[in-house]
Amino acid sequence: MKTVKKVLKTIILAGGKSSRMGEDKALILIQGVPLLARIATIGQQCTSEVYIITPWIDRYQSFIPPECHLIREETPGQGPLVGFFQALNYIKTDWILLLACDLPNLTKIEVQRWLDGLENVPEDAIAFLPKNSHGWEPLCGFYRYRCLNSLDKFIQAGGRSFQKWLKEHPIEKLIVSDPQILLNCNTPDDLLTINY
Ligand SMILES: Nc1nc2c(ncn2[C@@H]2O[C@H](COP(=O)(O)OP(=O)(O)OP(=O)(O)O)[C@@H](O)[C@H]2O)c(=O)[nH]1
Ligand SMILES: [Mg+2]
Repeated sequence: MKTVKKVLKTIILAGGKSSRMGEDKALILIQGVPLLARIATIGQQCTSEVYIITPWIDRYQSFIPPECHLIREETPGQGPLVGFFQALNYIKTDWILLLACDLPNLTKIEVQRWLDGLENVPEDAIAFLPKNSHGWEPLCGFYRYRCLNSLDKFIQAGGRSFQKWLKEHPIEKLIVSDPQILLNCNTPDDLLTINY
């Protein structure tokens, strides 16, 4: 695990509109801790550095763990794929752990378990992601840095869908111990179902 951690950095996406929740999801308190701070701490525990991409640096910098980097999004509101691409331009490491900020059930123990599988991902796979009945779970898993070129071309051609971009590439399936780990809290009702 230690070897993998050195070649792995985290990108957290925190530039969504939270329109279904009706309030900024990054600020929702889980056991007294803002959700974004919780995810950033997991990133710090499991990887060597954490980068948060958002248009709202002033809103978040007082509570995120020190040493986390905040990247100001150049063209806000273009969606998660563009946010990921912009953040990827700031870091260069073999693997990137990409996380949404709305994953209240994610734990350090689970991510550390995933790291053990990272070393066995086939060379041709550009990502190591969980899968559900609708397709890949793109915002809670690992990407190889070399996906940058293909992502650049896809976005330049007007692409904005993670699912469509991922369909163009071999992806390795990541097995999650419990599907509830990946719960996205998108709505107030989702918040009632979380594990705390
Ligand atoms: N940096 C960045 N992050 C984004 C952007 N759009 C969505 N995200 C993040 O991507 C993750 C998943 O977002 P969603 O839950 O699908 O959408 P959302 O915009 O946050 O919420 P809704 O308005 O309810 O769809 C969250 O962590 C969002 O903060 C974007 O344009 N830029
Ligand atoms: Mg979501």
